[in-house]
Amino acid sequence: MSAYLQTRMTTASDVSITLDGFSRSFGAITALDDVDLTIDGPQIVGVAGPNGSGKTTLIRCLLGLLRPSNGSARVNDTDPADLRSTERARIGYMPQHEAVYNDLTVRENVDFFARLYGVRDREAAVERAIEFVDLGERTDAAVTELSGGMVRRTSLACALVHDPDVLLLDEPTVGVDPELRASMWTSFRERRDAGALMMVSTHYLGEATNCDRVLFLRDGRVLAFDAPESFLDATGTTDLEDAFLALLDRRTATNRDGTGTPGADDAVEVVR
Ligand SMILES: Nc1ncnc2c1ncn2[C@@H]1O[C@H](COP(=O)(O)OP(=O)(O)OP(=O)(O)O)[C@@H](O)[C@H]1O
Repeated sequence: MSAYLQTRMTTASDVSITLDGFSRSFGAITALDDVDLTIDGPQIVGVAGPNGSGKTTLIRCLLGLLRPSNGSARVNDTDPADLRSTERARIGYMPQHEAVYNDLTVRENVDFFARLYGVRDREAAVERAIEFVDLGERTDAAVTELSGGMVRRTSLACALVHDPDVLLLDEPTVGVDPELRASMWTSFRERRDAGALMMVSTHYLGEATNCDRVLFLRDGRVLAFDAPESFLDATGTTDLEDAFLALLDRRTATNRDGTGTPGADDAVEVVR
């Protein structure tokens, strides 16, 4: 484990995310529809689902950037709209589209975010975050000189320079090559082991196996929420893509028989 994480090992983590009957609409579009969710303690939760299923909306709601149309959300037991700056500093956010400055170097970008959060011992924190994403050799390169994967890693360093224990990462591995993706997931697991709760949205269902639990969304509704291996066992499939399709079939069949929700015979509990 890196020195970075050794310095932040927590003894008891009180990280949590809950949603209760949470819905969010944009005009006629219901982006999130009556979502109930309880996530307690350090873990990696993958958020998967087709385009437009509500992944980004979920993350933006948890940040307090969007208010619910109905229901409520809590992050570390506080409504995201009521988070004070100290509580907000416990949360790290990596947006889907890079939020780094092209004309600044890697170090300058990460330092900028460290300043925003009022990080103490800033220089060391910036170095640690850059080391964590393995960009030590490109510290002084301008963002315009970096590859796409390196830009994603810079963005990740900006999201965690203030040492948050709740990380909301919107498609952090998109456009990143397989080798780098594997090393990012190793880093995520290290952070989880150091006490962080991470919510990671992804299009790559295959990489959701790196998560402790996977939240499958479809049309803004929770299709299922369980451990990856439980999905495979319950659907008799060997990869999550097939499991997701099997769940979709099952849901469609259940809807056809008029019950609207899976019955008691369904092997996968829809929401735990
Ligand atoms: N600001 C907005 N105004 C209007 N509609 C929105 C807005 N944000 C999201 N939506 C709609 O809400 C739905 C969910 O969008 P969201 O971006 O959360 O999906 P997603 O699962 O993250 O999609 P993708 O995988 O394509 O990133 C979509 O139908 C989208 O068009």
